[in-house]
This record gives sequence, C-alpha cells and structure tokens, in this order.
Amino acid sequence: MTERTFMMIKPDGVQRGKVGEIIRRIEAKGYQIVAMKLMTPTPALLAQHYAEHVDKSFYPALAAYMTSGPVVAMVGEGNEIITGWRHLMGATDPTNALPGTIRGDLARAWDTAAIMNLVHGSDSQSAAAREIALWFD
Ligand SMILES: Nc1ncnc2c1ncn2[C@@H]1O[C@H](COP(=O)(O)OP(=O)(O)OP(=O)(O)O)[C@@H](O)[C@H]1O
Repeated sequence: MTERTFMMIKPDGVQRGKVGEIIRRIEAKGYQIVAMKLMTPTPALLAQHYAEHVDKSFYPALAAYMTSGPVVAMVGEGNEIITGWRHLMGATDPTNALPGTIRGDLARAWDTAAIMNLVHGSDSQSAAAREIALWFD
C-alpha cells in the first residue's frame, strides 16, 4: 500500500555531512521525497514531537542534541514506507544496528547521554499523520 511517513536527518547527520549519503539510500530504495526542508527545531516543537519521552530521564539530553543545529525534515512516499524506512534506519542504538543499515554503517556509540543515531522515522500510520502535520503545517 502506498503511504507517507515523516523522515528526519538529525543534527549529527547534518553536522557530519551525511545528508547526501542518507538521501541517496532513500532514493536507491525507490522512495519518493515529496517534501523537504532544513530547519533547527525549537524546544516547543521538539517537546510535541517527542511527547512520549518528555518525562524520561534522558529527555534533557535528547532535547539538547535535537536542538543543537539544523535537521532535514522530509515527507517520504512509497509502498510500505513506514516499515521499510525503519528497516533502512536500523536499530535505535547504533551499536546494535546491523551493517547495511544507515545507523549500522554510519553511526557509532557516542559517549553522550542522548543516543545520537542520525535519523528518525515514524513508527506507525497514526504517528506518521501526527508528525507530518506537526512539522509541515
Ligand atoms: N535510553 C536512551 N538514552 C538516551 N537517548 C535515548 C534513549 N532512548 C532513546 N533515545 C533517543 O531518543 C530517540 C527516540 O527514542 P525512540 O525509542 O522513539 O527510538 P526510535 O524510534 O528508534 O528513534 P526515533 O524516534 O528518533 O526514530 C532515539 O532515537 C534516541 O536518539
């Protein structure tokens, strides 16, 4: 089923010059990028995006990481893209992410309180709808 998802290249991806490589992998898979913008998230936007995490002990570190610089916010479209993009990303913790995935190939464990893992993708259809509306008015 053709569907849309919210995809993001996080600040470490932009700062480390991985934008081209990540977009190359999205396009190599055959997914379409139907919206894209470079922006630095505000703390308020981030708290809405990560509403499920705001009360967690790592949230201050996550917020500092995610507002540290520009991100590339994208809407992707393709068959089963929500699940497929999460497979392309790999496991949340780069140490556990398999080779062949973006996190497995390009990220490593960082000695910081927030897991820096280059990319984000919505984990369900309801999350995709909510996140696309949040990031693209
Ligand atoms: N225990 C933790 N300690 C530090 N940072 C964490 C921890 N768990 C998650 N994070 C950070 O918060 C983000 C959101 O966590 P979540 O569990 O939703 O992971 P995810 O779905 O793989 O990642 P994302 O939502 O960014 O795609 C992670 O990508 C990571 O940057």
